[in-house]
Amino acid sequence: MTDAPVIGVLALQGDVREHLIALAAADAVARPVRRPEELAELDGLVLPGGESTTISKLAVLFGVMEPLRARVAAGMPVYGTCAGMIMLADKILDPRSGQETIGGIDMIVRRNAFGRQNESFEAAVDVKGIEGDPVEGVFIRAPWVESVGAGAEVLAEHAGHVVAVRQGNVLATSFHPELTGDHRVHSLFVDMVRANRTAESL
Ligand SMILES: NC(=O)CC[C@H](N)C(=O)O
Repeated sequence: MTDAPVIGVLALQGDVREHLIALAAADAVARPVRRPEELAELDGLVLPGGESTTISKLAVLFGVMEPLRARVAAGMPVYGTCAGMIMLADKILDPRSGQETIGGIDMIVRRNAFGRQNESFEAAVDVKGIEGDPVEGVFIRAPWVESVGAGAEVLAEHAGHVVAVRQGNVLATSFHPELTGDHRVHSLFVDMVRANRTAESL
């Protein structure tokens, strides 16, 4: 497809490859990015799961933290899974020392809220905007959203906790759709990117 949107996956640490595959399956041109100048060419960006403290430190080290904040503030669509969700929270309840976020969603997240690695689990999650069967949510040392501000829309909950949120062009899930082979959440994001590109060209 010639008009496919170009979507980067921040490739500092985490499950970059799985997102590249899921985005390609959702008809985007997907590429790993880690340098500030690479951000300029993107229609959208995914922040993978991994370790948010490591991603935060590497983003500062690679000089992309400020450029990322600027692009998100300027309206570039971004989707974060798990550690990526933490990176998109305006506030972390329990940050490690020196841990920073890009921000973009008026919410407070709690890291590792669903437990440790060996307490990882899968659960069916109903996500607003996704038709058909519930999404298979893979939760790995997942955060939950402790509270959301007025501007943020809750898209899904699990066990009484918010696990998917959207605010404008910023989307975040506690779980990992990139690990399931079900590309509907990535398709939802690609649609957000397409809509934003159309709006910008008007
Ligand atoms: N699977 C994940 O992305 C885990 C997130 C991790 N607990 C963090 O704080 O970044």
